Amino acid sequence: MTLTRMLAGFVRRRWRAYGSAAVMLAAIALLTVWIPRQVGQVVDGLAAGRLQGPALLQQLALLAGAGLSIYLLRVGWRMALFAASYSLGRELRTQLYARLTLQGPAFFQARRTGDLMALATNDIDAIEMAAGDALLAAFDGSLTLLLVLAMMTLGVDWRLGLAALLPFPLMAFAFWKISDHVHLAWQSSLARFSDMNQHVQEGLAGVRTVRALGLVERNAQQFSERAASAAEASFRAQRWEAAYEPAVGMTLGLGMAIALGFGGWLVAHSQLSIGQLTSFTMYLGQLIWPMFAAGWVLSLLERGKAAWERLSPLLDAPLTLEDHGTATLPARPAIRFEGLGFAYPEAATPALKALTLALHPGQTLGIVGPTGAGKSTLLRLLLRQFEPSQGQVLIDGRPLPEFALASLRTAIAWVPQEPFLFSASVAENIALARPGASRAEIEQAARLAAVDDDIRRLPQGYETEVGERGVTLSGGQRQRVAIARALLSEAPILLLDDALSAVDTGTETQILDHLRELRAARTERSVVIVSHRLSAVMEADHIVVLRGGCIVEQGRHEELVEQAGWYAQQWRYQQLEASIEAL
Ligand SMILES: Nc1ncnc2c1ncn2[C@@H]1O[C@H](COP(=O)(O)OP(=O)(O)OP(=O)(O)O)[C@@H](O)[C@H]1O
Repeated sequence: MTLTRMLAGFVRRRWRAYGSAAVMLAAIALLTVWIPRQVGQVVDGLAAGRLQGPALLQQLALLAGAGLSIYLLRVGWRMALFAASYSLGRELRTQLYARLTLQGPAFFQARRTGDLMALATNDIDAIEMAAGDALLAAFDGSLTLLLVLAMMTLGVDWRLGLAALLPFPLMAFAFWKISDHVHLAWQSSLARFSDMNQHVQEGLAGVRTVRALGLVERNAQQFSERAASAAEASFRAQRWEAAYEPAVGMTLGLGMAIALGFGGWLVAHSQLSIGQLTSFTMYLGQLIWPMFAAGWVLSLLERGKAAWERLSPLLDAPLTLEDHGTATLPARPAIRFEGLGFAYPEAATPALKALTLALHPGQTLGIVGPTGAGKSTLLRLLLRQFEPSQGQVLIDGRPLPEFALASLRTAIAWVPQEPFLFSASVAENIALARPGASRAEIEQAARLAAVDDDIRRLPQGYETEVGERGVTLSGGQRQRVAIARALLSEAPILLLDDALSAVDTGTETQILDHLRELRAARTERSVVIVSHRLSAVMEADHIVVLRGGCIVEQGRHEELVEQAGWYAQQWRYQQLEASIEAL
């Protein structure tokens, strides 16, 4: 859809606001053209000695009343029009945000956060201005132009009107030529602003790494280059826009010269009164606004168009994950990965190859293997963050897409390798999984995740703000807060993706014992533990060893240590490591 069509649809939906603004603008335009005519008559009346005393005062009062009405109407249209255009900004931002939240990781992998942020702010601002200022100026300018032209030609003298308008086609040609350059300059300005935004986003998110690597100066230099490049592109757009001004000035100047020369001749030959010539030159002066409005509208529309060209593909981008499923996950789901194959977009080799595996309700599955083996990928396919390229994931025999995504997400509690904490209190962060949870339930979950003591030691205990604006928790504390969050959710499937990597072995044992007790009490929960440390999976009902996206060993702990494979070797190595640490 083009910007024009989108705006036309919006104006139709908001016809009341735009309609009332148009009526007020039309009234202003009428009053504006009425004033010179009235002034002309007053001048002629004064020159002829006809206008004096109360009649003169009445005429002046009428002119003052017209001025005041123009002022009030201007306030009125602004309120009507800008309320509408800002609501377009709100609609587009809401639409963009809603669309982004429906997209899967494959979508975000192909885009930069800074770009998305720039689209939600800077680009939508540009579209908002096209819907507000540009539409206003286009309507007001055209109306004023028509009325002024009508008054000049029909109201004063058509010969003088046509003569004074002779230079105007030249200006139209200049505008047409300039607008292409303005469009390209705005396109580049928006793209460079995105680039600068991306740099700020990465620089701030990675500020510790930047400092640790001593890259502060280099980073600042790169930022300054990007800021300069964005400013330069905006300035280029302004430079092209600046070319409108001389075009308007020259056209009007020429028009005025013709009007005065030819008008003077008409007056000298008694074909025009001085009052009429005064009105005419005032009308010519009034053409300044429509002329500048045209330049301004072109610039705002070109900027809006450039922004819309960036935004609309995102709003129309097909969802990387379709959510057509309607089924709800059962309370005791049986999970089966069947012949599962998957390659990440742009990846040369598949992350998973024809993998078949089952997890019975209430069982614990351990997944181990060397780094890059595909362990996290397997969990991501169960979470339906990506669609498998081959095979399928089945829940109680039904393919995953048959289930509503919302049902799938609430049935799975997932603790990723690097959990995210929001800028909120620890209690709120834990309660995210179950917003109605009581403080006692939150604390119980924290105890099970072995993080209760740590939380109590924080400055405001459970009320301590964490995340970006709050205190910084250690990696192990963050992991345990995320585990508490997952345990509070009571989801029937719990996925721990290397979620204990930053806690010591003692705490790990404590948490796993709690999990086992929980399972013993409520057998319906299935648990998948991905871990590098084999001690985390040794109690699992079934363990698989992944390597290169395939299962290379599987069984219970006792069976696997008997085999002369990767598991047994790692087990010996990790035992040795533990005994050295214990010394
Ligand atoms: N988003 C991604 N885009 C492209 N390739 C990816 C992506 N995530 C992972 N990979 C690749 O897929 C393969 C499997 O990765 P995965 O994260 O599943 O391994 P893992 O066994 O969990 O590793 P680790 O133990 O180091 O966490 C790796 O080769 C990795 O480089």
